[in-house]
Amino acid sequence: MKKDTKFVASGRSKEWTRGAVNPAVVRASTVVFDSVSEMKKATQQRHSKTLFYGRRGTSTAFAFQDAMNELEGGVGCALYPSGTAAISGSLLSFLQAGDHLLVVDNVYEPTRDLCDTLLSRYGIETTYYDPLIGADIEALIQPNTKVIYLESPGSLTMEVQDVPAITHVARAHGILTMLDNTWASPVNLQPFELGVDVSIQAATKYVVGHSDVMLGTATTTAEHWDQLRENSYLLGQCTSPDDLYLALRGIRTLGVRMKQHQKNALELAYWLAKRADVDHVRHPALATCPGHEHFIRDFSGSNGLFSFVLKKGNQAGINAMLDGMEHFKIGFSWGGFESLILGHMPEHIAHLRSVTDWQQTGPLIRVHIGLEDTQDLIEDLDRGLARLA
Ligand SMILES: Cc1ncc(COP(=O)(O)O)c(CNNC(=O)CNC(=O)c2ccccc2[N+](=O)[O-])c1O
Repeated sequence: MKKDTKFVASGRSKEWTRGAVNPAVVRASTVVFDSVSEMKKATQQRHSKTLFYGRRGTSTAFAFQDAMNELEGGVGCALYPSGTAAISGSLLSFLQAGDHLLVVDNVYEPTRDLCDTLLSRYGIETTYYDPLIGADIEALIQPNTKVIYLESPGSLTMEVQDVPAITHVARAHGILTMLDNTWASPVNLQPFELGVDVSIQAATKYVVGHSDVMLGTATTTAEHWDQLRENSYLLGQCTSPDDLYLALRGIRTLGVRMKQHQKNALELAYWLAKRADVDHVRHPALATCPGHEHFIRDFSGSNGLFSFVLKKGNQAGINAMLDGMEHFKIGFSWGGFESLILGHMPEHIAHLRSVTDWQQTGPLIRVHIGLEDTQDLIEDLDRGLARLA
């Protein structure tokens, strides 16, 4: 089945839809049984898409899990109330006190905070590595290294990692790899084909696609599914069937939305690349983005999120630029239908890294290009950049 057909067909087993096109929204805490033997049977089968108790999920969850497995090529998909919960739940499922964790240095800030506080408090040591380290990561491996964590591209500075080079080294050392695959979404990169063991999605972004649900997923292979599922279950985090229904609805248009985000973003990226006030554009599809060669090799497309670095500017200029935007809204997160913008001075970016220097001197602007008309967006950004100057 081709990718675009999967967006339409995945997760629609009649077992979940009962003949409708979409699955039922089944809300439950208690599930009642007609007999002790029926309860025992459900208890024995509680790990595999059986109605047992709210915390294990209902058929709405089973439909969404099927869809994510089909789209990412996984065997099992654990669900969490946010992308950050998917990250913490995945790491906590495979790490214990005394273990060592390797994390990419351009990682999403709350992930860094998780490693430096909660995981550290539980006796898990984190070493950060250069996003472009590739196979040289082998030099950082310790006898107690258990997990290598990747995020590619980094969601702020956009470096694209050499994922297969790292997973090859990890596998040779019996180390598990986890990839935050939110930027590619299930559309533009197949994590397990690159040797990844656990693929994490902040479904909050493109999967849901409408900025109205917080949701995370971690998809994995047969080898690791029992451990991920049962350890995540122990954390007791649940996802609402209503949110999962909206996420399934998001999947139906994920392919067409991503094509439009890609088209719009590339138009803006090329327009910015020609401007005299822009030092360079960090869009993975442009040669000016670090790791561009890995994007060309491993990804089948791009999305609406990229950054660009200005030649000069100060915080007051950034504030003036952002405060006056008409279509680009100031906001955390990304992946919805709307355009967003964030601005960071170089010292803030440098503060977010610990083993690689951020050598840019101008501000970094991160944009999420939505589904608006690109002429409106260009005119908006043009006026904004004039305010910053
Ligand atoms: C790659 C990646 N992976 C996971 C998550 C977290 O998903 P969640 O928002 O569903 O928890 C995200 C969320 N992204 N959010 C943003 O990019 C905007 N927010 C921030 O950058 C940010 C920065 C510092 C501190 C806090 C935040 N924040 O999102 O709250 C992500 O980009």
